[in-house]
Amino acid sequence: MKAVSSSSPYNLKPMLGASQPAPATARMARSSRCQWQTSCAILSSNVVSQEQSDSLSVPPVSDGVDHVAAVNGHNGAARMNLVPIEKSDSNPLVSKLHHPQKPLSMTDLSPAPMHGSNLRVAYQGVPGAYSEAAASKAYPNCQAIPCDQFEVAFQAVELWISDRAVLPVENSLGGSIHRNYDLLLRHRLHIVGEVQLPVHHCLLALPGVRKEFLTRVISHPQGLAQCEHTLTKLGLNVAREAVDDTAGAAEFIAANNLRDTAAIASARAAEIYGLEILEDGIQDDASNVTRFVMLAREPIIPRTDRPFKTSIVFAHEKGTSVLFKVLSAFAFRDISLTKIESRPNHNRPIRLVDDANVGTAKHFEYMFYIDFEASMADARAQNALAEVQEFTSFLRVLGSYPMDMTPWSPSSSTSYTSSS
Ligand SMILES: O=C(O)C(=O)C[C@]1(C(=O)O)C=C[C@@H](O)C=C1
Repeated sequence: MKAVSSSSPYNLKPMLGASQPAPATARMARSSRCQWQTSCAILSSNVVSQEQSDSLSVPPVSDGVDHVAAVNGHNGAARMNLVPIEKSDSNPLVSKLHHPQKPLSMTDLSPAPMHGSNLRVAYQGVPGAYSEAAASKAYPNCQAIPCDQFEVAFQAVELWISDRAVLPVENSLGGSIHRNYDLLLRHRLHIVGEVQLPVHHCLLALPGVRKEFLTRVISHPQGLAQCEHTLTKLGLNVAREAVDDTAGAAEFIAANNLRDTAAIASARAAEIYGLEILEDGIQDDASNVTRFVMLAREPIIPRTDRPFKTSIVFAHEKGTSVLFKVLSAFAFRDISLTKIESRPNHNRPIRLVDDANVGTAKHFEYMFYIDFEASMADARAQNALAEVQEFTSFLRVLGSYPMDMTPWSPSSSTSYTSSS
């Protein structure tokens, strides 16, 4: 059975949708989204620029949220301790959609600030986390909203508490952040951009603490993975413990006055939590980079006048056997893939294949995630996906967005001064 999504903004046959039921919060967010999408369609008809279309999809939210937290684990929107939803009537365009008697005027159509001011951007972690730096890089002068879990950041956008979420998906040394791949599928947000952030780790401890005193190093699992060999080279064969985020590790040491523990975190975290830098640049590779994606309730309109990337996720009832066919749809059109990831298919993790003679084979079932270098406005991408659709039982476009083409500058401890 193919799934249908009426909300696909891309010029594809209607099958490119999500077959999984959306959680209650996502359904709620979608009802407002439908309205918004109608307005975008009226306004755009392919003449709205990238930035306009982006800003049009970002009605500012007017409540004063400092930190978003979940109360009861990560499941179930109903249990999230989120601030009540406010109607976004502060946006004149949304307001007029709610009150159709007021005609739209030219001022309603003028683009909002394009590069982040006034945007609320949810990230996982506490101030000083790399995700906060990524939010500032993506949207300079934004209001970064710390969240205690990745899932909360997704929900903050769905519930209009935040306009965007910025979430890590992969690191050049530590690999994929699997949780966010699973959440991308479970939620209905759209990828609207990417940022690649050089990640420069420091070893932090309370003032006066020396390396010899340490019995433990704590950090986000990615921080520990990215510094694994350097820690050993430094003679730090001490316990390594994972915590929720790098800056949270620094905060924990400071709050509990831990003189036997060091954190792997940014220089900015040292500044914020009053720690000293014992070692600078301890990542195993100098050019350590984490890739983050920006998520919004609405997709942006894909373009062809600058490099774009498109992210998709698909599955097939016969698992990996179709993978070669899917990949060839891109190869034949000269479309480069930049990333391929597989995750368990939580809808159907195991497929049993009986063979009367030899027994039962148990195949693991996967969801495949692919990023490719083409815009959904490019006919090659549309044709490739039309072909992919022939081989897959489920296909969803997660987003088509500008590639991060910022000039390469190796990581340095000074790169984390937040501009927000
Ligand atoms: O803990 C942080 O500071 C984060 O922002 C999270 C995170 C990650 O999840 O990969 C982000 C960038 C670095 O790769 C290390 C950790």
